[in-house]
Amino acid sequence: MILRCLHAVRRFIPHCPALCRDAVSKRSLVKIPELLYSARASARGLSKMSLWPFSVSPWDFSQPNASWNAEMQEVYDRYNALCEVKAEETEKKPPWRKLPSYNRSLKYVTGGVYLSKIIQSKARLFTRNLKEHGAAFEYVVFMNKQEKRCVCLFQAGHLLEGPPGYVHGGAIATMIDTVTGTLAGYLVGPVMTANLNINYRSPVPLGSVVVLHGALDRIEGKKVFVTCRMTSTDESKLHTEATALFITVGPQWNSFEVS
Ligand SMILES: CCCCCCCC(=O)SCCNC(=O)CCNC(=O)[C@H](O)C(C)(C)COP(=O)(O)OP(=O)(O)OC[C@H]1O[C@@H](n2cnc3c(N)ncnc32)[C@H](O)[C@@H]1OP(=O)(O)O
Repeated sequence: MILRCLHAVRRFIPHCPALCRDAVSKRSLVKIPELLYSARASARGLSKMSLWPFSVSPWDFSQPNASWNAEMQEVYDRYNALCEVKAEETEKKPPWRKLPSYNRSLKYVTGGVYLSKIIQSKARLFTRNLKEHGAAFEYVVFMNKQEKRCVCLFQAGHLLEGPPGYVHGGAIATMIDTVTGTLAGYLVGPVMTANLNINYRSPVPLGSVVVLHGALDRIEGKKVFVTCRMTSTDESKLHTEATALFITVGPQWNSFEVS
């Protein structure tokens, strides 16, 4: 009976086939409660978030949602306007581009196409795996390829608390790694972080909105050097300064050109 249930789950929830296959083939009763829990959790999560993966497009976490405060929405609107091309300038490409952001579907991110389909379908980005909007990392990245820089608007949720009332330093490091890594990856293809150097200048209040400014410093062979500043939205307050080194990975690294 339980095995029949698992077969049904396997047919209807694409998250589960690998797990169910294991349990069915190995007749592993130890795994069954875990599997049922995971299937229930998947179903709950799906109903709360979207119809993805049943819908054609995956869920884009960089879209505004109800948890965004007025400041986040205001700065977002400002940068989003820079991404739009006016009717009389259709020949020109706008310098700014808003990047989509998914918790899966690596094939949609820069460099993802080089990874195998199995890796693409299983990989999950931890900053995008909380179902409650606004609880942790709310962010959106705008890229300016011409100027080799990007900005990220970041609203820190209550789960990122470190010192009482302020954001945890590790959560700040996560965002710096994400922003600098996104820029490096966008410019040259797949990269890994080799070094991250952070100076914390002033604490970030929980729930506040900050802007991360990432910029390419230089490229030396496989090495991509990126700088990052985290400031208040009006840039009057400096929260963090950082430098990051990324190493281009994969056989295609030397065929990339930064235009
Ligand atoms: C969408 C969101 C994007 C988020 C992006 C997040 C990216 C990440 O967090 S990645 C996860 C964290 N990083 C890791 O786990 C990386 C672990 N380290 C590694 O895998 C390897 O050490 C790796 C790939 C960085 C470098 O390995 P490898 O390709 O063999 O490099 P290697 O040939 O030794 O060195 C290349 C050059 O880099 C330099 N280098 C390597 N590591 C470092 C380092 N830590 N500091 C300074 N220089 C370094 C070397 O000295 C060498 O320089 P040169 O060419 O001048 O001699």
